[in-house]
Amino acid sequence: MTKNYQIAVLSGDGIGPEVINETIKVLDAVAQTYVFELQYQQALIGAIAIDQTNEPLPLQTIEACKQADAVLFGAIGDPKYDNDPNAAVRPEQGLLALRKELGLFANVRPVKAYKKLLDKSPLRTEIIQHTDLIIFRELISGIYFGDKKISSDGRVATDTCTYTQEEIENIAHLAFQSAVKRNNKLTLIDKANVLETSRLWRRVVQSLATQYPTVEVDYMFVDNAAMQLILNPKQFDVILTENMFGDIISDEASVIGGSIGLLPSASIGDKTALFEPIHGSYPQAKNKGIANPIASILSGAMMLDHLGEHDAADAIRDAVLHAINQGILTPDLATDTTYTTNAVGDHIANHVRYRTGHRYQDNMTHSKSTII
Ligand SMILES: NC(=O)C1=CN([C@@H]2O[C@H](COP(=O)(O)OP(=O)(O)OC[C@H]3O[C@@H](n4cnc5c(N)ncnc54)[C@H](O)[C@@H]3O)[C@@H](O)[C@H]2O)C=CC1
Ligand SMILES: CC(C)CC(=O)C(=O)O
Ligand SMILES: [Mg+2]
Repeated sequence: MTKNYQIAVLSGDGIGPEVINETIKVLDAVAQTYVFELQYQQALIGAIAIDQTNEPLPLQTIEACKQADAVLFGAIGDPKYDNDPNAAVRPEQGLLALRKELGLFANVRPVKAYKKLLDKSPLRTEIIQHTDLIIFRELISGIYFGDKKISSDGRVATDTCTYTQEEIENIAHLAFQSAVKRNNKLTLIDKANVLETSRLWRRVVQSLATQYPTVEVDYMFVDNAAMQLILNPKQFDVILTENMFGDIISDEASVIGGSIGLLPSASIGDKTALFEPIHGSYPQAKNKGIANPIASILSGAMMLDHLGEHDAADAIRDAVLHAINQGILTPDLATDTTYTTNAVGDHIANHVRYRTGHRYQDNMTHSKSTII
């Protein structure tokens, strides 16, 4: 019997719908080729959800996610909220609440330098080439989720950072397991010289390390790590860190690959998982056809891995590599000719079909693709 997966699709705001369209195009191509079915249920989140329902995360969206085998997420955020610090309801609240509601405690962000794109990074080739690291970012605790306060006169604001031993253990185990499968090296990034929460992270990680004797563990303060990441990224294999540090250093790490538009992620919980590019809604690019869809498409590949469709996931990664090697790239990475979001998605979907000889007619010339 053909396997059938239910996917909740939360396209969100800005470039979210555009990159998700390309991802679905590519997922449909691999599903056809590797003979499984994907059924999508669209649901609202973010600014568009506020516009339509007054809530950034409607109940129906939570239900759709809970009933699905996996969640595909685009991006949320809109300048009308970014530029209004007094807005009581914000699109980002929808994403944070969804992560919490689904218990997505670990956000996994792989970072690599593609050979063909080495000259797209402002960092020197000899620094970045062969970089291949993975960031495990805690996703449902820390300062993003702690108590927030503003004094009645509006002059004093407080955000609280709290971590429990259990929260740290949950993600640390995943990071250690990943290190064992990779190169047995794990770096905990924290600010243990200042923060009590960071000292708890160190104690917990030191204690868990005895269960993973092959893994070499080192500890780095986040300010130094921010520098080391671009001075010598090859020293890292698995990075484990808390929520806000992980958010910041992963955007920084995207500079190694040449564009944040390349970096996918998986947000893992005990019951479900959500797959999203690490970038935001890039509102300046909305509907211009310039957003790079690869981060979202590679998030789709991570979703297929999660569903056990490893060959299909590999086929997507192969096709992405082909697009990169052929220079079928959006303006953030293109050299001479730039391609639209849609054209990059077409190329990747067509390559999947071409590789398996499945009803592919276009012989990879992209004559029908829009070139901008
Ligand atoms: N997971 C999410 O949905 C996230 C949402 N946001 C929200 O997104 C909105 C914009 O935030 P920003 O700080 O500007 O971050 P952003 O990630 O949306 O954009 C920052 C810069 O990254 C580049 N970029 C991002 N995505 C790209 C893509 N697919 N292709 C090519 N270049 C790309 C662009 O140069 C852009 O100016 C805000 O409302 C913010 O709250 C920000 C980060 C994550
Ligand atoms: C927009 C925030 C809720 C989060 C963020 O920047 C991220 O998860 O990368
Ligand atoms: Mg971020």
